[in-house]
Amino acid sequence: MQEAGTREEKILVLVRLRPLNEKEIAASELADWECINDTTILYRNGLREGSTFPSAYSFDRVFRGDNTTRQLYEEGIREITLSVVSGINSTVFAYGQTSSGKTYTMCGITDYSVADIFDYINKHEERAFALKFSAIEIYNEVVRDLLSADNVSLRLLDDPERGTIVEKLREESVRDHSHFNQLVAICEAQRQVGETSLNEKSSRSHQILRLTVESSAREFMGKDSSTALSASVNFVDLAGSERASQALSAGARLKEGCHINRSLLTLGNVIRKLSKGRNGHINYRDSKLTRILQPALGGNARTAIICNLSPARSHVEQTRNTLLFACCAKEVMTKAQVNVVMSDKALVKHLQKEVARLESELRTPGPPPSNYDYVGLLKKKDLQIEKMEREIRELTKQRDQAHSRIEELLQLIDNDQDSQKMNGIGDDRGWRRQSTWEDNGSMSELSGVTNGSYYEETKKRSTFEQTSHVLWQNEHFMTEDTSSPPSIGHKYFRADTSVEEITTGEASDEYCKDVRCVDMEVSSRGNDSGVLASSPDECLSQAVDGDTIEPDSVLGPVRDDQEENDARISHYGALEQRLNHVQKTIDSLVPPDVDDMSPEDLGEYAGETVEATASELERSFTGVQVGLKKNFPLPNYDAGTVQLSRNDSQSSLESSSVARSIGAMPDDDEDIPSVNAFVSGLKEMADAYENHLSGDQENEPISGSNMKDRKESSSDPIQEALVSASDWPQEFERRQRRIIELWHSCNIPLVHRTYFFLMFRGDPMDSVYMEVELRRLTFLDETFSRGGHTFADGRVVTWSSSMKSLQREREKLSKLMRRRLSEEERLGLFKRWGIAKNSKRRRLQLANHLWRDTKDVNHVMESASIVGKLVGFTEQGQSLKSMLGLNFNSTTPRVSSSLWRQRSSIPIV
Ligand SMILES: Nc1ncnc2c1ncn2[C@@H]1O[C@H](COP(=O)(O)OP(=O)(O)OP(=O)(O)O)[C@@H](O)[C@H]1O
Repeated sequence: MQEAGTREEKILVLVRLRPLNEKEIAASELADWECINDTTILYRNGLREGSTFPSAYSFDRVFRGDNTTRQLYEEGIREITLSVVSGINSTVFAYGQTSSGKTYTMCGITDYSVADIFDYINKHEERAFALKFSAIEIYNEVVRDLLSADNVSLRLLDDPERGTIVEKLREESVRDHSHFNQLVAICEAQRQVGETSLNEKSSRSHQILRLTVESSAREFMGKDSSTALSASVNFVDLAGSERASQALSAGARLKEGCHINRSLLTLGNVIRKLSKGRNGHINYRDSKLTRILQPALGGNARTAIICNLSPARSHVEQTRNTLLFACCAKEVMTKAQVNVVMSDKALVKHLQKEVARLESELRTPGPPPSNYDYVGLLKKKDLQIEKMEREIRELTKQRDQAHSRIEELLQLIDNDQDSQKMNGIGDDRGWRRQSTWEDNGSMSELSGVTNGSYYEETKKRSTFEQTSHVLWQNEHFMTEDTSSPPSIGHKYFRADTSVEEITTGEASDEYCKDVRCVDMEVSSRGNDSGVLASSPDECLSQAVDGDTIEPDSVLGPVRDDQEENDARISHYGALEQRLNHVQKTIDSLVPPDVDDMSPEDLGEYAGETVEATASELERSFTGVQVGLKKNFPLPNYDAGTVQLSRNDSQSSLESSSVARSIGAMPDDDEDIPSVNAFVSGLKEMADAYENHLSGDQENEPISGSNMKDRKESSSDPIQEALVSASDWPQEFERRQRRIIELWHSCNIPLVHRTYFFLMFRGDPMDSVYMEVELRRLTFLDETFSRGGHTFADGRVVTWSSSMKSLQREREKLSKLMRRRLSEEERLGLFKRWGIAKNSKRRRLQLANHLWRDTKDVNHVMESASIVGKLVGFTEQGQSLKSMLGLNFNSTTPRVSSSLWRQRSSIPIV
């Protein structure tokens, strides 16, 4: 049985005051009770007696002796009993002392109710009704079937769905009202009635007449989906409470009276408890009456209680008890529901559906329930983010401190060398100190070199050499690999060696050997805690204080110097190690895949101090910024300003004017490096490189002619790389492809790529710039690929930080798209680049695509075109080159590679 449509309401309590009966009149009884209005009954002698009991009682409705049962029925009872035809259970009680008129009242109520039920049925032919009747009495706590002649006691059973049921109770189908009356008559005949002094026909039992009404719509009857309404109405005529003394009961009557009073007492207790709410245990099971009528007492039923009163003064106490019971009863709430019965077929169908639904839920768990603790989860995530931010701040601080310390120490080294030179000991001792920790076993060879022109070479190696060693040593300490020469050290030295070879023609093997010896030297020393404990400053002061050192005593001071340097290196090593550790930790805290992050996320995670900006990276674009800082001046990329480090005021003016004339960079794009800044940086690089090639003996600007001369006179591998015109197209293409790949892997800014790409288009003299670019990119790529870092403007540049800078550049370019591209151009690009029409942040999507596919020639060319357009630089590359002084007046005819030939067909956006 399925229940639906709950209706919660209080029990309807009506009070009926009968008139004095003949006996009472004969006994000159006085009527002390009076209904003063429709809802209040008053005890007339209350004030006179000074009773502590209340004199007035109010209820839903009170009825005087001259009110008919019909009136009473129609004033509320009808509505309740007639609910049964709508599938709602209902119960009407008659409560009161013996001879108060309970039976008299209930007979009328039952009759009127059943009459109305049949009347309803007759008026609703669209529904099919089925009525069943049953009747029991509870006599001395025994349940009897009033429709059965057998005087057997029926058991009460607890049914999980229907509650308490009477076992083997007979149910008669009711054909009509008349049939019902016949059945009721049978019940009356069966009921225990006895004569007492108060009532000739006193009901000695509780009688419950039950009419069950089932109904269903005729049009759905017999179909799978058919349902029915089913409810019962109970007409309860309770036995009357009595005083044995008043009833003059004895023997059987007395025993009956005891049972009656006991069950009524239980009923009173249940009502009293229910009137105070449903707290605690309700003792329905203390009597069969309350057990059977449990649904009507605060359960699934609409309930009315008619409290019958005798007005006689002699019954005042019983009347007060009845009124107190009524007062409690009117506070009791019931929760009636419409009771729907499903046919067996409908029930099976419904259950099958339910099983399928549950199986589906098991197979595919749905979203979290509505009460899922999103707030708690968000709080937890917020705390995690806060913690990570704190960690980043702390690690960044540590990194900056470590970095500052390294800078200080590097400065001390420079000062140290300057002091040595000033004191006249630098050439020998300085180199020996250097050479000692490079090659302890080949001093004689090195001494020989030192006595010659080696100081000049050493000067040129200067910072790069030292820093290379520092970095190499750091790598060495970090890995604690003392067993074999570190390839990293070798690589560093190879970079250095190539410079030496170019300048002096010395074989590089010497230096490779030196590195290996240094490695062994460090290995053999192991952990010299005494040396390591010395501060770098102390070491430095010892070295400087050494003043002059005789050749014969070289070994002694050299040993001291060696320790000093060891200490210094180890100190640098420790700092570098710490720096690397901090950087790695920061990198690990920052999501690596920045392309998938929003700009907001990037800004949040990047942290201001962690990475170099795009322009900073550009300033360090030579790639040898660590080692060749002094020999390869870094290009200044400050937008709108051209500062050439070679003090070429003419060039500066020229570049500035060129920049203005081409309008390459508008004022509001200050974060994007201008083309003249790019060119000046490139020229500085090339010049510095040329200076290396020329042994720093010429300060004149490099021109195409003297470059050509040098090619003939030097063993410069770059000059050798200037291949013959016939091989150049292939070689150019090969180098360009390599550069493009390296740009991508090193996260080089897109604007730099674009300038370079559009400017150098196959002229053989471009090879110088291409070679410089290739070398610095190779260096950078090697550094990044081993997880290393480099510096730019005092900041650490890692692969991760350069990646973030690149992403910021992409965002800036995406913003420029709105201003620099017409809507038509943008829409055309979105379509061509496969960016969905309705997708979000399409400009950023487009910017994120730029320069991605290094293998696709067309993609590269179009990327350059788009970026060129965005920054105001188009295919004026060749003419600009001469305007900006990048041409070497080459007489060699320009050779177009296939890539370049293709480019001419690509439209500029
Ligand atoms: N409202 C009334 N108007 C006229 N007569 C009444 C009224 N109520 C009851 N009577 C009469 O009072 C007498 C006792 O009534 P009734 O048998 O219904 O009392 P009871 O409460 O059922 O008693 P018991 O508990 O002993 O069975 C009856 O003769 C009945 O006709």
